[in-house]
Amino acid sequence: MDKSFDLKGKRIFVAGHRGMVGSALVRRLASEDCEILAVARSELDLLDQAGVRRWMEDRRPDAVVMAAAKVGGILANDSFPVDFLYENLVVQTNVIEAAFRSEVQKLLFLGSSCIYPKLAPQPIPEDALLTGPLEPTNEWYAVAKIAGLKLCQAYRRQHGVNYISAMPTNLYGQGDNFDLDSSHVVPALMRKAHEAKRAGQKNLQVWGSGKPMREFMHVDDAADAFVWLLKTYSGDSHVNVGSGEDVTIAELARTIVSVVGLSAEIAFDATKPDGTPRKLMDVSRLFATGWRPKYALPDGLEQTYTWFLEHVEKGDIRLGAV
Ligand SMILES: NC(=O)C1=CN([C@@H]2O[C@H](COP(=O)(O)OP(=O)(O)OC[C@H]3O[C@@H](n4cnc5c(N)ncnc54)[C@H](OP(=O)(O)O)[C@@H]3O)[C@@H](O)[C@H]2O)C=CC1
Ligand SMILES: C[C@H]1O[C@H](OP(=O)(O)OP(=O)(O)OC[C@H]2O[C@@H](n3cnc4c(=O)[nH]c(N)nc43)[C@H](O)[C@@H]2O)[C@@H](O)[C@@H](O)C1=O
Repeated sequence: MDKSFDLKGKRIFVAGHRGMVGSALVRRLASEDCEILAVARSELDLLDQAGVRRWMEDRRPDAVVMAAAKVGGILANDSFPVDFLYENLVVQTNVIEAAFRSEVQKLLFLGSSCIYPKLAPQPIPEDALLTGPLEPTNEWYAVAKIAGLKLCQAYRRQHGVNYISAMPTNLYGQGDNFDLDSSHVVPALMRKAHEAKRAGQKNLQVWGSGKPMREFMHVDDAADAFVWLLKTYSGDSHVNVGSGEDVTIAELARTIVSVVGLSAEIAFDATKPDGTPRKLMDVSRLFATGWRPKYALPDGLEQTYTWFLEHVEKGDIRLGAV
């Protein structure tokens, strides 16, 4: 199989183009000589198999990046197991199957670092998949993501198509979800610190013990890695996409407090779950291709907070019920 995929003149369907990752992909692909295809959920619900087949047959993209999914932080994952399992299984299966029917040449499926066992060796190599029990707070989402990467692998093996999968680490950046009930830790702490500063509060509530470790990556770095893999990677195994560095949640909270300019004590809320103790991925396979991220965590957080301030003023940010 030819290893490279030239984007020049190609029609690329970015599924989930309004999400944090999808919108970063649209920004990144704008500098490639390709045509971006996108469709709003109001026009095409990816849960609708017949609709997805029709849309794909009508538009006939050359490549697909699957950035549409039911996504949320630790509490949302733990609270809505059906939504995270059912919706992800269905939307990803619909898109991958319709892509195959419409002879899509290349497809990139996005999974997550939560596919790996809760107590996987650190840093986690790609071959740690399916070697142990999953983290209970997100096993439903993880099972769906494992099924997605396995479906791509199955299409490769049975039909010889170039469908690949990337497993991103915890992502953050512009376009993130800042709804405290469903967000991940970075947007949650950034919003809480911002609101505490405005209200003159003297403490910041951080869920759990502050001891879990997480690896973070700015979404523009992630989008760059995904386009790089789309163009250059055609292997059978999934590829970890991370920065190769992790921090404790307490360290993350201190950095966010400093970026926001809040003067406050950090208070840990032990009634909330810690989740997996650590999930630093082994990124040697990705780094061996020559690719590297550009953002250090404090710089990425600064960029995100600048974006947050600009957009919170305009009111075009995902805040949930306020
Ligand atoms: N954020 C993170 O930290 C990480 C994300 N990932 C993966 O990256 C991908 C993108 O995540 P992210 O951008 O953060 O998530 P977002 O929630 O920001 O974006 C998800 C997108 O999927 C769309 N979508 C979901 N369900 C449907 C549906 N039934 N029909 C049509 N569109 C749908 C949403 O549409 P709408 O705008 O209408 O809601 C939204 O645009 C996902 O596969 C996720 O699992 C992996 C690891 C970490
Ligand atoms: C990307 C990944 O994201 C999810 O897993 P997670 O890494 O556990 O996600 P998280 O960002 O929500 O939390 C990270 C850590 O941070 C702590 N934490 C502190 N204070 C807040 C807080 O205020 N909000 C949140 N959400 N977490 C907080 C929290 O208790 C936990 O220890 C998966 O479900 C799944 O979606 C997935 O693949």
